[in-house]
Amino acid sequence: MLCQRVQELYLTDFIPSAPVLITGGAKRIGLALAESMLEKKIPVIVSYRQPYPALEELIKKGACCIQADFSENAGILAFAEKVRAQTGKLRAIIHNASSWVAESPDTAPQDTMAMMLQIHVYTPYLLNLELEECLRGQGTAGADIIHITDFVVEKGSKKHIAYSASKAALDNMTLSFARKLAPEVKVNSIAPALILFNPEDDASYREHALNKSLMKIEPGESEIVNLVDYIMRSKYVTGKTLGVDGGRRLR
Ligand SMILES: NC(=O)C1=CN([C@@H]2O[C@H](COP(=O)(O)OP(=O)(O)OC[C@H]3O[C@@H](n4cnc5c(N)ncnc54)[C@H](OP(=O)(O)O)[C@@H]3O)[C@@H](O)[C@H]2O)C=CC1
Ligand SMILES: Nc1nc2c(c(=O)[nH]1)N=C([C@H](O)[C@@H](O)CO)CN2
Repeated sequence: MLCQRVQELYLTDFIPSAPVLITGGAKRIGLALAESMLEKKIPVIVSYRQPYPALEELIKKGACCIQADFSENAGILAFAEKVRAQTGKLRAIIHNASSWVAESPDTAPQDTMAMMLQIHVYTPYLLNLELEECLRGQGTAGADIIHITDFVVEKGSKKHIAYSASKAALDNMTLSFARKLAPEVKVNSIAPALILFNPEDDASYREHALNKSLMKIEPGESEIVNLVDYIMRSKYVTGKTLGVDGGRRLR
């Protein structure tokens, strides 16, 4: 088995929790989420597309890392099959995998929209349906689905139209899956604004982005880690979008 250790740990009394599945867990926010779960002795299954250096450490810490490219539906379904082969139950699915693509003259708009829908709509939609039985059967509020969306769902984005629309669709699926899966599974969205810059972001962009919020900081991954922890501890919060945006809407 690819990740025997997850099975061994979960099937003994050493691990009190079923694994948490995090998509796009090899870098940045997804990696921080995986590391925080492992620190709490919660087993982790992560998807990764490119093999970043951090993967080695995750594997050493006991994570089950499965390579997956969600650009085609076959890749999504094959990944779901590999997850089912690793575990019969999941404590949570955190849909973190994402691509932040702006409209560009170099890419046909239909291709931009297709790419955005593929990663932000088809991937969470198919994985939620394919892994539903792994989430059920653990009691009331026994499992969570967390869709990571974006603050722009509530205001749009003139430079990331397809991205914003696809995240809005993901946000709406939170309502539908919350209705479908309650009370066994809670389903919530986390809607961040600026959390973490990208290395290529220059000083001028960074200053402009910081000034968009009241708090004017780049808060870092811990804001998402802490909110995921809160959601997973709750027995009551479901169907909600929880913003992490530094007061963006009040600027
Ligand atoms: N960073 C921020 O400030 C903000 C982040 N968010 C949201 O938070 C979440 C995490 O953000 P962040 O850590 O910056 O995300 P990144 O864009 O840095 O990473 C997302 C991950 O998703 C993976 N991914 C993208 N497309 C695919 C695909 N087709 N198949 C498989 N994997 C794929 C990437 O893999 P690879 O690198 O190999 O391509 C990467 O590991 C995202 O949903 C994002 O939209 C929202 C607002 C602000
Ligand atoms: N998949 C990603 N989505 C987003 C990112 C990112 O790096 N990857 N970054 C942002 C910005 O931080 C934006 O919120 C502020 O400029 C949005 N989404």
